[in-house]
Amino acid sequence: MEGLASIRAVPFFTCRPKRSISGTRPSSLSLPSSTIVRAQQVAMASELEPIKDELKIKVGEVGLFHNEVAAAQGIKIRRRPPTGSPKHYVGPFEFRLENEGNTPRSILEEIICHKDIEVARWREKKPLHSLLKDLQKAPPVRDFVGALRAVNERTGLPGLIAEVKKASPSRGVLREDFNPVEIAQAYESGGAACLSVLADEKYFQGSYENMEAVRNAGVQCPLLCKEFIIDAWQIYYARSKGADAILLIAAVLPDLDISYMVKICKKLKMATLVEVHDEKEMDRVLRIEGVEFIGINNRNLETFEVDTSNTKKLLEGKRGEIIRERDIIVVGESGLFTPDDIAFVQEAGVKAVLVGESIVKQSDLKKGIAQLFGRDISLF
Ligand SMILES: O=P(O)(O)OC[C@@H](O)[C@@H](O)c1c[nH]c2ccccc12
Repeated sequence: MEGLASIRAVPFFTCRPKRSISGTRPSSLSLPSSTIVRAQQVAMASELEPIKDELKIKVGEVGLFHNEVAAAQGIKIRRRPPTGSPKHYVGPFEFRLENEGNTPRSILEEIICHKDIEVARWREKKPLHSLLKDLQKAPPVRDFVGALRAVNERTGLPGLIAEVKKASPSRGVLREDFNPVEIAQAYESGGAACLSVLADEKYFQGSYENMEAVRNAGVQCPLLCKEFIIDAWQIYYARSKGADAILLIAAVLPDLDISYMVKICKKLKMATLVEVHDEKEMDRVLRIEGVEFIGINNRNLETFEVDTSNTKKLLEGKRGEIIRERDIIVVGESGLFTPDDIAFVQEAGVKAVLVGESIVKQSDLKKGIAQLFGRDISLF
C-alpha cells in the first residue's frame, strides 16, 4: 500500500507545493526599482511565513472538524486521519495506542485520504475559475436517468449501466487488453442504456481521460463518472470531460455535502447517483431534498463483502413505499452475474442495474451482456 506510506510520510497540510518568492538582497544604493520591489517581496515573504504556517494549521483543523461532523452522522470514513494521537504516559514511558493516529482503518478510508491529497493538487494546478471556463467547451449533457427509464419502460427489464472498469482493489486486474473506447462501443451495441467509466487511477486504473475518449469517440450512451467525489471541483472537472452523471457515496459524504453537490449537478443538468449500502445511509439520503436517483451497493466498500440480498433488504417496507411515492429510480449495484441475479434485484424493485466484473471479463462483451440477461437485449 504505497499510497498509505506517502500519506504517513507527508502530513496533508504540508503536501501543497511551496511557492518560493525569489529575489536578491539589495547590495548598493543605486539599485534598479525591480530589484527593490523583489527585495521587498522577500522581506514580506519571510514576514508572511508564520501566517502561512498558521493557515496550514487552520486548513488541517477544518479537515479534522469535517471528520467530527461526519462522525456525528454515523460516517466512519475519515477524510484526514489525525496526524498523530495524543501520547499516553505511564510512569516514565510514553507511547501511542496501536492504530490510533494516521493509519487508514479500511481500504475505503485509504482511498478517500489519498483522494483528498490528489484533489488538493489538482485544484492548485487548475483553479476553479479556470475550470469553469472549460465548461463552456464541454459537450452537451445527456439525460442519464431518462435513458434508464426509457429502456425500463420499453423492455420491462432493468436498464443496464455497463461499467468500463479495468481493475479494482478487491478483484485486481479484470481485463488485460483494456481499450476503454472499444469496450464502450461493444457495450453500446450490446444494448447498454448507459455507461459508467472508472476515473480513479490509483486503485481502479481508470482515468477522466478514458471517459473523455469514450465521449469523443461518439458513443451515444450517457456517461457516469465513477469517481470518489469529495469536492465540488471534481464535479466540474467531470462535466468538462463529458460526464452526464456523477456518483456520490453516502458512506463518505455528510448530508450537507450531498445536498450541496446535488444542487450543483442540478445547475449543470447532470444526474446524481447517490450510493448507499445500509439502512442508516438510505434513511439519511431519503431525508435529503432533491435526491431522485439512488444506488444500492451490494458490496461493502470497507470489507468488500458482496451480498445481493442487500438490495432487497433496503427496499422493503416503508423505505420502498417512500421510493415508489417519489418515483425515485433505484439502481442495483455490484455482484450481479446471472439472469437470476438480475431477476432477483428487479423483483426487489430496481429499475436499473450497474454491472462491471461479470461483463468486462468476457472476451466477447456483447455476448457477456446477453448471458447476464439470459437474452440479447440489443434486439429490444
Ligand atoms: O464489478 P461489479 O461487482 O459488477 O460492480 C460494479 C459497480 O457496482 C462497482 O464498481 C461500484 C459500485 N460502487 C462503487 C464505488 C466506487 C467504486 C466502484 C463501485
